[in-house]
Amino acid sequence: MTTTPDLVEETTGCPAPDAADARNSDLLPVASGKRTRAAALELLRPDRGLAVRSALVLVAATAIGLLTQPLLGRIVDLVAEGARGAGTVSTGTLTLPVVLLVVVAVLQGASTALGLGMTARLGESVLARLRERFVERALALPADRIERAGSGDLTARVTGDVARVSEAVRSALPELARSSLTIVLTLGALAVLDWRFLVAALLAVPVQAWTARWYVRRAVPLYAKQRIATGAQQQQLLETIGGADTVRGHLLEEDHTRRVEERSNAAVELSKRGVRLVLGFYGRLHIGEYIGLVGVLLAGLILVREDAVSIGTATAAALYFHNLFGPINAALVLLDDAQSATAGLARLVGVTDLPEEPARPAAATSADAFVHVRGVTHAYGNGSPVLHEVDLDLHEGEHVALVGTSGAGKSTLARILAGVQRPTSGGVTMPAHENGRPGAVLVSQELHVFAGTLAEDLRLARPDASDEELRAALATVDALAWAETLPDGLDTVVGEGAHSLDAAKAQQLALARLVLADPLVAVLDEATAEAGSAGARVLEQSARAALDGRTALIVAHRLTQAATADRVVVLEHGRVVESGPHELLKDAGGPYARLWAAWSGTRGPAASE
Ligand SMILES: Nc1ncnc2c1ncn2[C@@H]1O[C@H](COP(=O)(O)OP(=O)(O)OP(=O)(O)O)[C@@H](O)[C@H]1O
Repeated sequence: MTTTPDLVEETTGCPAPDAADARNSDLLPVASGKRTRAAALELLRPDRGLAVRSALVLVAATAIGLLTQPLLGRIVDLVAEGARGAGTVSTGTLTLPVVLLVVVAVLQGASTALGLGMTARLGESVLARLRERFVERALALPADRIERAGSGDLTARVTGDVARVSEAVRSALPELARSSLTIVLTLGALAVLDWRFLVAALLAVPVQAWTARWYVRRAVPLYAKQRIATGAQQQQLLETIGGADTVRGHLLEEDHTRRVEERSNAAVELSKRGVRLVLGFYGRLHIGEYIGLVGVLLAGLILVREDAVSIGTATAAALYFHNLFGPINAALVLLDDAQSATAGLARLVGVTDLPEEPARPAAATSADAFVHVRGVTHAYGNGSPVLHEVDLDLHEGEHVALVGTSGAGKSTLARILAGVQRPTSGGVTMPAHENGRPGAVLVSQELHVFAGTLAEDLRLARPDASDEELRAALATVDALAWAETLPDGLDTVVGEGAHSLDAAKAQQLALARLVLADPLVAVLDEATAEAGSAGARVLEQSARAALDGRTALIVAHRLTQAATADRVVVLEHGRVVESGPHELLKDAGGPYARLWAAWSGTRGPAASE
C-alpha cells in the first residue's frame, strides 16, 4: 500500500458549510451534508438502471473472487487427505480445483472489467450532468452576485472543486466501493466458514479504529500548518525573485536568502513530520492487521484440533483475512478522498441550488422607439450609491457619449443599460424587440478571443450567420483585410494557445460580433482605449462603422469619441450634470468645457479641432 493519505489536507482546505457562511455572508453558499447527498442522488437518478446493474456486476465479481480461498483450501485438504492415506496425492485429484481456480480467475477478471467499465460510464455521465448544471447556473449568476462573492470563489469552485469531484468519481469512489464491498463480503464469507473466524478477525478492528483516529487528529492540524508554510515559502520566493533588483539595490541579498532559508526549513520540517506521521499510520495499521491474523490463525488451530473445521477451511479463513489488508488500507486512505470530494460537491451544489434570478433582467418595453433610463440608483454591496437617480433617454439611432472623470459611474451606467448589472433601484426600458434581435449588447474593455476558429468566434454572436455575412461584418469594421491574410483565413484557429490576435484585432473582432448580433442598442465601454493613438484612430473608425444607424451609448474616455457623437452626457459623482451636443457644451463654460479644455490641453492643438 503506497498511497499517501494526504487528503485530509484537501478536506480541511474546504471551509465547513456553516463556517463559510458565518465568515462572510457574501461568499457563494455551500450546501449542507443532507442536501449534498440528496443532490448526488438526483444526479444519479437518470442513470439509476446503469447504477444498479454496475453494482450487481461488481458484487458478482467480488463474490466470484471469494471462491478462490475455499478452492485453495480444498487443495490443501486434498493434499492433507492424500498424505494421510496413500502418502501421496494424484495429479488427477487436484485437476478439478485447479481448473476451477482458473475459471474463477477468468470470470472474476471479466466481471470486474465489465463492472468497472460500467461504473466509469456511470461516473462520466454523472459528472457531465454536474458540470452542465454548474456552468449553466454560474453563467446565469448576476455579475453583482459574483462580485460580492469575489470572482476567486467561483473560479476556485469551477477549477479546484470540479477537479476534486471528477478525480474522486473517476478513481477514488469506484475503488472505495470495491474495497468496501470486498471487506463486507469477505467478513460474510469468514462467518460462513465458521463464526469464530469472524470474531477472531474483528480483533483487529479496535486497533484500526484507534489508528484512524490517531492519524486524523494529527494529520488535520499538521497538513493545515504545512499548507501555510508552503504558501509562505512560495510567497517569500516570489517576493525575493520578483523584487530582485530592489533586493540587490538595497544590498538585502543576505537578509532575503536567510528569509528564504528559514521558510524553506520550516516547510521541509513539516514535510518530514508528515512523512513520519504516514509511516506511523501504516505501522499501527499493520499491528492491527497482524493481531487479527494471529487471532484467525489461532482460531483455525483450535478449530482444527477440535475437528470443527478442516485444515483447508482454516487455510481459507487465513487467506480471507490476509485478503482484507489491501481493501482496508485502501478504504481508510480513500475515505479522505471521498470526504474531500463531498466537500467539493457541497460547494458545487451550493451554487447550483442558488435561487433562480435572471442575470440579465429583460428590460421593460418602452412605449416609443426610445431607450429610457429612469431613476437609476446603484450601490455596490453595502457601499454608498455610485449612481443617483439617473434619467437618460436615447433616441432611435442616436449616439450618446458618456463622459466624466474617473469613478463618476460611467461604466456602471453602461453596464446597467446593457442589462449586465442590475440597478439597486430604477430601471431601463427598451423599444419592442423585432424577431429575435437582442435588446442591448455591451462591448467592454475586457475582451476575450474565444478559442476556436475565427469564424466560430464570430458566430458566437449569430450562430446561423453565413460565411458571407461573417465577411461582411469583418469588412464593416475594417478587419477583413487582416482576417484574410491569416494562415487559414476565417478557419484559422485563434485564441489562447493558437494564433494570437493583438488587442486591436480582438477589439475589431468584438465590434464585428456586435455587427452580427445587430442589437437594438449598442453599448461601448472604452472600446477603443486599448490601442496606441494611431491604432485608436483606426478602431474609432471601426467603432463608428459598427454603430452606424444604431442607437448607441459610448463611454468616451477619449473625448474625440464625444466630439463625433450626436450628444454628450456628462456624469459627475453618479449624477447627470450636463447634456447636449459637443459644440454647444464645449463653449458653455460648464463641466464638459472644463473636461474638454483639460483633455485638449494634454493633447495639443490638433485634438481640439
Ligand atoms: N464591482 C465594483 N464593486 C465595488 N465598487 C465598484 C465596482 N465597480 C465600480 N465601483 C466603484 O463605483 C464607482 C464608479 O465606478 P465606474 O467604473 O462606474 O466609474 P467610471 O466613471 O467608469 O470610472 P473609470 O473612468 O475609472 O472607468 C467608483 O467609485 C468605483 O470604485
